[in-house]
Amino acid sequence: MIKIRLLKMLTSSRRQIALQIFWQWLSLIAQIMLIFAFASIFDLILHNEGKTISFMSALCTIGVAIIVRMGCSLAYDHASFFAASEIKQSLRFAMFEKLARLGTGYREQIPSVQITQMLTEGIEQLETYVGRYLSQFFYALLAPITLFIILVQINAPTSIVLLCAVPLISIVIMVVMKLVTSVLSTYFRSYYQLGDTFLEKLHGMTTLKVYQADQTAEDEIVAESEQFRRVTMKVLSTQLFSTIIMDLVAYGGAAVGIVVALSQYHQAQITLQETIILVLLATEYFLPMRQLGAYFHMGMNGMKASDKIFEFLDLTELTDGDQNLADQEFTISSQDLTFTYPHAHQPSLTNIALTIQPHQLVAFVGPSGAGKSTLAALLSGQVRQYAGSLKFGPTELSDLSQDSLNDRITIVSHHAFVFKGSFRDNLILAKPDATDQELMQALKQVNLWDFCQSKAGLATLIETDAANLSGGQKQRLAIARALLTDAQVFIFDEATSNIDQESEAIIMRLIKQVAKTKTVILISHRLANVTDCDQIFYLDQGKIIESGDHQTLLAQNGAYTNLFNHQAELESFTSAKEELS
Ligand SMILES: Nc1ncnc2c1ncn2[C@@H]1O[C@H](COP(=O)(O)OP(=O)(O)OP(=O)(O)O)[C@@H](O)[C@H]1O
Repeated sequence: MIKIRLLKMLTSSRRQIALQIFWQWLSLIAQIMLIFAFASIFDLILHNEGKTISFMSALCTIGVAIIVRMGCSLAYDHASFFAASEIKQSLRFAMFEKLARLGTGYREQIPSVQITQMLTEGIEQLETYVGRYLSQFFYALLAPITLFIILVQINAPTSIVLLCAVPLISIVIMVVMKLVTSVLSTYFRSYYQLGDTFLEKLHGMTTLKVYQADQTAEDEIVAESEQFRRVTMKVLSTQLFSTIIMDLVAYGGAAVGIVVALSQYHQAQITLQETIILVLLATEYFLPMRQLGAYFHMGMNGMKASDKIFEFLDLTELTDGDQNLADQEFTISSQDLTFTYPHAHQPSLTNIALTIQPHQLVAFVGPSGAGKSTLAALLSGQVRQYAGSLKFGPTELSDLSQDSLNDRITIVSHHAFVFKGSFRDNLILAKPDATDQELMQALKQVNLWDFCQSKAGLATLIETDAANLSGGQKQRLAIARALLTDAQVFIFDEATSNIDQESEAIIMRLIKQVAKTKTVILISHRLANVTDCDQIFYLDQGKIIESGDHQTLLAQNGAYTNLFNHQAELESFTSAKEELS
């Protein structure tokens, strides 16, 4: 019922929770005073004792008690707000820090949509747990004891009966907890699953429309929504059922207490005034526990959400080293390099051995799924759990800090991200202190400056998802951004795929120019783009099966030659067709 790990994360919230308990307890004392005063007024009227002073002081007590209760209620809400906001802030902070530590490869472990759901609604669900439930848990223990200590002095049998009935509610809460736990697990699984599916279909809406598969996608979402609705109803009906049981126990217990009090009065064991006090305070024994039950349902959602958040916080992190790459140029070398993705059964790379000298233009080629992008991800430190050796200069990748790698190695992939904002905003990500002159020069290198100049120059706005740029322009902007870094190694992973021929030619010219002063690793499906490379590694099923320059590989007459000839045939066929039409 109490999440110790969550409690440990509360620091200043603990004080706020203690304050909440105090304000509730003070409010209870005020309530007791109020009822004592009310009973004494009743007694004064009944016995027709015209003691104006006693009457007035009882009325004053009632007034003070009401004011105190109002003040306590405000102070409680204030403390509750701050207790909840602190934990929400700490958890969000912990999650962002975790994301940063997981690094660029975080999506290998958890989908982005789940992180978004946890950061938003998941954390919001903790509001009731921390802001209400925790303090109520302690107050629900404190309140009956306080009442018992006071009321036992009036009448022991009634007080004992009332005190003994209170734990019945906690038994109900525990039984409900057992019932609800598995339902809530299904509820959250279903919730995250629905979020995943919805976002995926939304992203792929154009593709679904093209293949007229939107109806199937809609059916899938409808089926998952229906399952979510069912499990939500199950959670709600369990909560409603338990609320009814708790009410029965609370008011039933109070009724038993009242009956005992009345019988004590009947036996002349207590006065009428005392009977009134006992009757009016009987329900107060149960209300805190009853309220705990109500918060418990909402709090359970928070506890379940926190389980998911802690699962995320416990994900294995890529541990990078603490060494930095020296400023001078370095050779990249690997020996017996083998890599398997975390949940995969087969390695994606096996016994890779290569050496890349500074300023070389190197290509990784091969069929789809051969392991080219995985090798690029390893070379940029995005994935790290490898076997064998991968060295940058004399230093093993595992000993290198990610920051140092990011400074010296820049990767541009075919899905490079361009942000909403201006051209300047996107470019200065790579070099915050770049002058306008430098930014313009980078755009000129990729033949984008004329386009920008015809609009608003560096201030030209880019829409979400770069919707107002062509694929080629978007890619050229990503490359201009990469060129602004001071990296020694540039990796272009299919940087020219899915773009127009003009942009491809511009990018390829630029890549060859960059290779004169930097190390460039080029991944390309199109072998015509790699013929000038100093070294070409042909990968198949995670292994390098051929390597050498273009002429050497052609002379081997192996897989590279086959693919090259096949592509050349296709391209000459296509250009012949274009000439004819
Ligand atoms: N995140 C991942 N988890 C598990 N397996 C993966 C993951 N990413 C890739 N793989 C697997 O690793 C192998 C190599 O994939 P990789 O993307 O490196 O190939 P590739 O040569 O770059 O292919 P393509 O040219 O189609 O981009 C494939 O069998 C692929 O299924």
